[in-house]
Amino acid sequence: MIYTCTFAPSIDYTAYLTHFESGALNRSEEVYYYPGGKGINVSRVLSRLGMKSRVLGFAGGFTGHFIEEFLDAEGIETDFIDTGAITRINVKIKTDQETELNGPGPVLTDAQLEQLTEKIAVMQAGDWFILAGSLPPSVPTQFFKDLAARCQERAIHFVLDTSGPALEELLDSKPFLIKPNEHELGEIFGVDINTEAQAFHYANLLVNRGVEHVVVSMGGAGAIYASRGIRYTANVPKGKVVNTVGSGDSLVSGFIASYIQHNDPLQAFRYGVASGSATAFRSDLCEQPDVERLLPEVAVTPFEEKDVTK
Ligand SMILES: Nc1ncnc2c1ncn2[C@@H]1O[C@H](COP(=O)(O)OP(=O)(O)OP(=O)(O)O)[C@@H](O)[C@H]1O
Ligand SMILES: O=P(O)(O)OC[C@@]1(O)O[C@H](CO)[C@@H](O)[C@@H]1O
Repeated sequence: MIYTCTFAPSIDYTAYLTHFESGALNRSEEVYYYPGGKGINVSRVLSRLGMKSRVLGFAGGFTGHFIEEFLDAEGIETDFIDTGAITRINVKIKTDQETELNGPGPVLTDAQLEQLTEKIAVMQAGDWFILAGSLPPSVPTQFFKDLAARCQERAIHFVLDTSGPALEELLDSKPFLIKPNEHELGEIFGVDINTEAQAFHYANLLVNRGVEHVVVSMGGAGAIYASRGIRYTANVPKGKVVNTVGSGDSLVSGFIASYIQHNDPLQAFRYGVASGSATAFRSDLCEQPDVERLLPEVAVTPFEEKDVTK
């Protein structure tokens, strides 16, 4: 079974307008309400790619109900822990630029955290646990380390797509896959990453530390894949970018869906990139036919040492 876990879900209130002026009254032309939060996006895309998953996490209030009902209508199983508080609404403003205002995640009690631990206790060897999105600062890092350690002990594939201090601390739990963008990768090491060569350098440090598969997404500039002794780059397809929210999550879903079917990390990398772009080119998350259509445009190429000046 695939479990995604979102500590801080959201409703993504996505507003399209031609021009946005800070400090003025703006009127949007089109608005959408999507359930959001990275793990939830991963589950929604997995479902569109024909893979069943169960959504774990913390939600509450009328916004929590909206998220649960939306996912239910899409046939996605949810098992949220009730926070008793209104789940955040994240505002995404789309003009020729993308501006985001994300709310704070929930404040969780020890009893609520314990409920999550119990859900993880029933997972089996070979299951997938995808921890994605921001992790509330009020939750001690040791809690996440314990979750990761349980996955490691029980041969559960642990996929990590988060940022901030917890990401750095969880790397030693030898995740199966991590997918930072170049800024998140740079944050781990306190550096700026601007080139593929730099991205490979730091991705390799993570591989040497025990991460099995590292994918670094670099938006429209492509993506890189590193594993033990293996370094590949991928281009991204060309197209009109409509909404990149969830494109990184779609990459994760595409990778996992393909990996489960073919057990081939390079094929999974390519499918993941096509999935990310298929989401970037539409308002909501990608559908499988979009991914299949873009797939021939994605080429994965070995990265050669001579390319270090790239
Ligand atoms: N301009 C673009 N053109 C084509 N594909 C894109 C573009 N921007 C993003 N993508 C696709 O989405 C993937 C993930 O993008 P990005 O590096 O922005 O991830 P991210 O920062 O984790 O995204 P998010 O947090 O918004 O989900 C890219 O690897 C690519 O496949
Ligand atoms: O505040 P976080 O947890 O870092 O990110 C949350 C979020 O921006 O990420 C998703 C896109 O990846 C959105 O659905 C959601 O609003």
